[in-house]
Amino acid sequence: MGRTLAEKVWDDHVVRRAEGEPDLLFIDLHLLHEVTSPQAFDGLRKSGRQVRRLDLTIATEDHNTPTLDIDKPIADPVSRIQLETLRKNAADFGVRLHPLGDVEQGVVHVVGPQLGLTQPGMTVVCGDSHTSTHGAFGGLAFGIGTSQVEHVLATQTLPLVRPKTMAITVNGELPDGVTAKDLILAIIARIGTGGGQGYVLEYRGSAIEKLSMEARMTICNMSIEAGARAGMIAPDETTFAYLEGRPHAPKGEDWDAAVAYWKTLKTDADAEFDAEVVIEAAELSPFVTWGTNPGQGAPLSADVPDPASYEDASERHAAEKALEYMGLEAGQPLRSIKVDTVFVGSCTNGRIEDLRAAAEIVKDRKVADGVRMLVVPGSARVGLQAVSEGLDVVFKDAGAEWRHAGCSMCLGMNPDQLAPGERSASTSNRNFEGRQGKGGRTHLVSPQVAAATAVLGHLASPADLSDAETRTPAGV
Ligand SMILES: CC(C)[C@H](C(=O)O)[C@@H](O)C(=O)O
Ligand code: SF4
Repeated sequence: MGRTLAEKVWDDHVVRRAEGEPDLLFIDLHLLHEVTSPQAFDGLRKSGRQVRRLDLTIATEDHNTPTLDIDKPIADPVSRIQLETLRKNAADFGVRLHPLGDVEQGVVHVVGPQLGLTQPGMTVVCGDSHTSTHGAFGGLAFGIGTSQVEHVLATQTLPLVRPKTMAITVNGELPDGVTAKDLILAIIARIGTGGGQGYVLEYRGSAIEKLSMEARMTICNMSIEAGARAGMIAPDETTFAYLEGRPHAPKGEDWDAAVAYWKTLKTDADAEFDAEVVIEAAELSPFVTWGTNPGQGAPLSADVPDPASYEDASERHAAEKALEYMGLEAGQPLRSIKVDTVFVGSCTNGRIEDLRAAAEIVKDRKVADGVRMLVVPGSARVGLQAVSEGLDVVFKDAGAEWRHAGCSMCLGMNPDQLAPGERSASTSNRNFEGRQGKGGRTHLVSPQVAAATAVLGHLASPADLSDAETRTPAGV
């Protein structure tokens, strides 16, 4: 019988297999950041071990980094210690580190792909749940815990239980104005935040094949929000074109050999998945969340749901609690929800294509009175690229704040936070209670919806913006 893409990549990495035990897998790329690595390095120290494969290990700073005044000492003592610890660990063990201020610094899941480190067919791990992002290149990419980080540092291998496979087949073509973010939010609303539990998701079908690498990363990034172990997409010409010429991509004959191997990385026609979900792309529209988990979402054109409409008691209760925390009324149109903050950034939507999409919408327009819009490139390189295209000026002219790269307002581990009761439209991936700051309320949206929301001051899509009312002709 044929094998799925996940099974092929898995089989190619098994170092040891024994009846009744997890498989031991070789790890091709290990990414590190300041939050989940300190105890792992401490463990190495205690057992007198070194990092086994420095050439496959790379660290960056992202969660605790400020996005303003990055040349000044870090004010928050916890953040300062986290960053100093990573710097010391990297120096002591010889790990390549891209610290704050370095041109390759940024959110770990933006940095790996942009350097060409993330490649098809690889096993990629990081002490971070959104490692699933890297599966967009057709590899197996898992978030791991700190004790597993130590194991990989010491051995470059990891014992893992083989996950089940689920196909998410998206037929047709996404309608105009509907993005990868809308698609993944709709998928999570459909299968639920536990729907992917125990599975590797393989996104496939004509709608997926048409997506750019940035869009594929947005989708794989949020696999974890459906509870999945990982998400992946078979590599194709789009993948190869993205990778070619990147600093760590193979060169010359090695490139040709790599592409020949990568072309074998697709699910065989006669392979069987353990489960399959089919989505018709044409039925989708811009999607936003109203609740406090990424599965509590609905089309922007809908109303806030009535908890009483849920048959399942736990879903009903979760919806009641969510509406209370979010300060929303059942039946209220989602478009009527006013925000005070708009955040464009994160490893979900902080890549250049996302910034271009948001800039295109705010260009010659103004951020609504009383709304703060933060635009945070996912990496320093993305920031430089955006500046070279003049996007920073577009954002600043519109009244938005243009910041330095990092996780920023995706989560409250740095100065970019919501105040209690503040409400955001955010291109990030989690809307949990307090995620963006204690008492903060988060609506997950695409960059396009974020930008339109910034202009109108309430949840909105670009289709809601009339040029005559909101756009000032250039130069005026
Ligand atoms: C801090 C880190 C461990 C965490 C994760 O694992 O995802 C963070 O990146 C997040 O997005 O919540
Ligand atoms: S940008 Fe957000 S989701 Fe991504 S790694 Fe940072 S905190 Fe986690």
